[in-house]
Amino acid sequence: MAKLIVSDLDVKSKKVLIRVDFNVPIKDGVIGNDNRIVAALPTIKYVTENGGKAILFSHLGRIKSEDDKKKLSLRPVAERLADLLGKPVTFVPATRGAQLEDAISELKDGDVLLVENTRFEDLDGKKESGNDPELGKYWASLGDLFVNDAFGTAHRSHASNVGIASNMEKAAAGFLLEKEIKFLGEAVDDPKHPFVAILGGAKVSDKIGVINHLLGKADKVIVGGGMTYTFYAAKGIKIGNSLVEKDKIELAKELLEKAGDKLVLPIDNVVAEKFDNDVPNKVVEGDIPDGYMALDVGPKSVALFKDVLKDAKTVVWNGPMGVFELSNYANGTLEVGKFLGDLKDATTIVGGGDSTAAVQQLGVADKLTHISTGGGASLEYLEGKTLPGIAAVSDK
Ligand SMILES: Nc1ncnc2c1ncn2[C@@H]1O[C@H](COP(=O)(O)OP(=O)(O)O)[C@@H](O)[C@H]1O
Ligand SMILES: O=C(OP(=O)(O)O)[C@H](O)COP(=O)(O)O
Ligand SMILES: [Mg+2]
Repeated sequence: MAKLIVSDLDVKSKKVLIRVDFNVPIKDGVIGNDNRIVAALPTIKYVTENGGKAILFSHLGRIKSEDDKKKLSLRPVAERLADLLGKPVTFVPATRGAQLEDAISELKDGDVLLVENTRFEDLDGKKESGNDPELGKYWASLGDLFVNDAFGTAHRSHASNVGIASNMEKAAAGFLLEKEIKFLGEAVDDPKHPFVAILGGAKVSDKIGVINHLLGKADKVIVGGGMTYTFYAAKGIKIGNSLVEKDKIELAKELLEKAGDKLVLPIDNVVAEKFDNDVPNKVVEGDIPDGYMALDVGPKSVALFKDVLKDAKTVVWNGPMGVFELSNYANGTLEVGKFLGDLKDATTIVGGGDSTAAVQQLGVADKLTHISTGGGASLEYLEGKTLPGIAAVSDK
């Protein structure tokens, strides 16, 4: 059944709570890529242009200590949003309490307010990411209507998406959520073959399980980026200080056994002694030497990946092939991105906050068929899972 959409709501003079995914790459308070903010603009503008008061919620990064709170405030995002909207955005540096409630009561029709990083609540017993019932109820009490537009977070059951929705009479989807579901559904319900999936990035424990499903659906699964070295460990290849998820080595062994030659791993890597652009690096085949970490896939791996990809008619890609944020380790991601852009008659889909940043930063985004704001979310959607953030939206 079709979902209720924000445009089905009468938002005039209403306090409209909107869950967005503003989990953008950010370093020292500087936003690396604003694609996720841009992608949320249609819903925010719809609400404000129709006389609603937009009250925005998002997480940013993962909050495990007080120190993380200093690095991961949403204030810079509020400033960028104000620039993009061309109007002021009230930023509230709190996730609850009088300061937030007063700021909301002062909003006029058409105003926009951004609440501080919802995961600040995680320091107190994972209240946001554990979907604490009291927190969802409290946030819901701050508004009249709820719109979920956070596709990138749809695979999470948080107080700010599922929690708020379950305390409102109805919850609507925003335009971004609607667009993502439509596109991903059409592209992968019956994908044209050869279908190649590419999985990289750093969220190994979150995403390695998806490979099991992808093996059943794709003709080849290319693994690169930080995902690689847990598989290397499973194969007995030395990994030095490379990223590894020890708890997932057994799973990696099972996947390797099941996959046979369907799973394609890098054969060489760019390694360095530090996670740093200003130290020497070198390309090594096979074992990563002690004291070194692998930060990009090497040229022979790129050639191998291109050979696997050359006839593909559908490609789904999540997770950069290396630490593309540092120029010395961007080549693998750049080469794969360029190659996808030049594929003939192929549907090429890239998903993820960082993967999107990578293809935009490296200038190859325009030649791809679809850029999805969700990494983990698009993978789980493709897996056919019911995403809690989507399930929480009401039917029409
Ligand atoms: N070899 C590697 N070692 C450590 N981190 C890596 C490696 N390769 C890629 N990464 C990191 O993975 C991050 C993105 O991972 P992830 O969040 O899973 O992707 P996405 O946001 O596209 O879904 C990037 O910040 C990138 O630097
Ligand atoms: O950036 C996100 O996912 P992605 O890195 O898979 O694209 C989402 O905002 C979810 O973040 P989370 O993986 O910390 O829950
Ligand atoms: Mg990411």
